Amino acid sequence: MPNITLNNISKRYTPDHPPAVDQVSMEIEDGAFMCVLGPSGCGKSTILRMIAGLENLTDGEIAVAGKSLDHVRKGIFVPPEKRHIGLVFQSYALWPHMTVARNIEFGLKLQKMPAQERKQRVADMIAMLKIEGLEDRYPAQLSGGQQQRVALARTLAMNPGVLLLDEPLSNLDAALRLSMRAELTRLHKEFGTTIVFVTHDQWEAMTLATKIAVMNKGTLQQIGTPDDIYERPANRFVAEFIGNPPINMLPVTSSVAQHLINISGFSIPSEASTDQAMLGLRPEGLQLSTDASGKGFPVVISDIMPTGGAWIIELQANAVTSENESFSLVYTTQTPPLWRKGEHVFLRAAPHAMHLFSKDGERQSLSINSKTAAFAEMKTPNLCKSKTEDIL
Ligand SMILES: Nc1ncnc2c1ncn2[C@@H]1O[C@H](COP(=O)(O)OP(=O)(O)OP(=O)(O)O)[C@@H](O)[C@H]1O
Repeated sequence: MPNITLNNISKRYTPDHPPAVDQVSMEIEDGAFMCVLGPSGCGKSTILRMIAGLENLTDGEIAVAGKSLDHVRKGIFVPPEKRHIGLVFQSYALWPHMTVARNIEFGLKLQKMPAQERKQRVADMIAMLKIEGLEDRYPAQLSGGQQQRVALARTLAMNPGVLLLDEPLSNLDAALRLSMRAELTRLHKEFGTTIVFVTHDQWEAMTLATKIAVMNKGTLQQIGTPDDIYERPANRFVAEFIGNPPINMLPVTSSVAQHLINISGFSIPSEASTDQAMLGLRPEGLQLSTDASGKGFPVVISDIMPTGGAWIIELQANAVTSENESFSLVYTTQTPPLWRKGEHVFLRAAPHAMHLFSKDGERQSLSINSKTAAFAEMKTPNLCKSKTEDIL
């Protein structure tokens, strides 16, 4: 299946409301596992429905291999049944009066596939999705996870070149979600199907996707690999939406931010305005030490929260700064902490964990400060050193 191109697509449901999708462009490459990620109401499902042909575009074009399926200005619209695209919704929409086997077979019958071939295809799907023994049950006699598998089997039986999944795991418990995630990855690898997956769950997106498209209020914020999105967020929204616990944000003019930038070998570029600029610090990229000679910023441990194999540690900067500043930061570690609540420690940040954002939320580069860079090189672990360039 060739690439799918979204060319400036927009959708406005009602004239007196802002568009649900506003001039979104992206290229979904053949064999990609694309996750469309964003908060509730940002336009994710609308994008999926437009690709499937279930929703008309207000403007723009959707093309496959350069051939328009939808082109508002040229008046082109290919109906859903002619797009060869499989769609699985959050609600599985199985036919309640048909058994599992009949549900899977239904679309093949419509395609007029010969009976023998149909039987074989149904058996293959049942084996692949591990639902053997359930063939003669009705949907009401299945668990949520089993219904989910049947819905996937029914869609995959049609051998779609593109599979659109709208929060298909949202009704499953944690264990089932995990096994379905593994199954989706396996299906993607085995079939090479192009998958477009809508979710508001960042962890799901980070673990499944080859590419993530982050949306907010109908607009595309960033598109890239999970690493791109996490390590080089294009703007403040993306930086704050991705990451758990969320990234710390400090005014760049605060003494903590200034100190961390400086000792990490960076400086604010001379052309950048510091007015309302913010420094983002990933919690897992902070470093704590009791060694005052390490030139870290003094903070107090205000809370330690174990989360099973990892610890969330809250740090308070105000107790130790003479200025009238009050900042709390979150630090995470997978090593059992050596400190106690109330203890004074020194804070540093790995260069790759620092992200600068302008007043309007756009990513900005930090400059390397030649005077302090040597110090940072010396003190920064190898992992961080290799990332130093990424921040620029
Ligand atoms: N049929 C409709 N008529 C009018 N407005 C709609 C319609 N469908 C969706 N919307 C609005 O369009 C916006 C985007 O909706 P959409 O369902 O695409 O968001 P979403 O990101 O998938 O949300 P969620 O994660 O909650 O499912 C929302 O503000 C929603 O209220």
